[in-house]
Amino acid sequence: MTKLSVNINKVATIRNARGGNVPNVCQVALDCEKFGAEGITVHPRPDERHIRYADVWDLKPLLKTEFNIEGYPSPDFIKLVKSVKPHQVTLVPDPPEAITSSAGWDTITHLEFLKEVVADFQSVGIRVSIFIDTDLKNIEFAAKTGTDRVELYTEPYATDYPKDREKAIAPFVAAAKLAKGLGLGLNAGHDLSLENLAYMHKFIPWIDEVSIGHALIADALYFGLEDTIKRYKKQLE
Ligand SMILES: CC(=O)[C@@H](O)[C@H](O)COP(=O)(O)O
Ligand SMILES: NCC(=O)COP(=O)(O)O
Repeated sequence: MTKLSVNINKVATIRNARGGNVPNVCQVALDCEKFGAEGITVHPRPDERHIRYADVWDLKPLLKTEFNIEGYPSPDFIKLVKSVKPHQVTLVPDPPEAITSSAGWDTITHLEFLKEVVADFQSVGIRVSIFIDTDLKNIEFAAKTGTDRVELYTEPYATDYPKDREKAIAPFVAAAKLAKGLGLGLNAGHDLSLENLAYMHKFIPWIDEVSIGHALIADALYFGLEDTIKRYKKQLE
């Protein structure tokens, strides 16, 4: 079964536009869970332009499903995550000024660093996932870090899907098979949507978890949050 983790960054973006507490990020997270989400994902960035470190603290005692925190493992991020102790941390190689995540790790160059960080989080019982693209060597080296899972960076799939979906999915199936063969759990995310999610799930049904934010929150403007979450879950049946 593939779990749906809703990324609520964009909810915080709307809230921050006015400086108050509308919409209430914690309430939205709880409603996502009530409507069927099996996890909540946040990506606190160094400039706190959407999710703030304080939100992460506020969310932790409230959530009943799986909490996934994504980010670059800077000293501040590591301290936050190790104190909050979510179920999962997803390591993303974004520089501080990144507008959004746009690449997976070069696990060959950063092998020693990743090994240390992975072990550090695991030592306090936090499952680790490494954000990665479909390069097979990078996946082999991800396994050498000791990580529990990898998260496939799905933006290239989403971009190519409307042009040629068979071609778009092929490198992801190869990467997913390799990850499985190496004993790694598998997550996927970035630009997944109602348009492209079912097709990915059909070819890679062993994905453990998808994290979806941008398209899902945009869809909620039209369908409402409850109906939208149900529609996404239907794609994963
Ligand atoms: C790692 C990843 O793919 C997500 O964190 C995504 O980048 C969302 O982050 P933003 O909401 O800041 O674009
Ligand atoms: N890990 C990917 C994620 O959390 C959400 O990405 P997106 O759906 O906002 O592109």
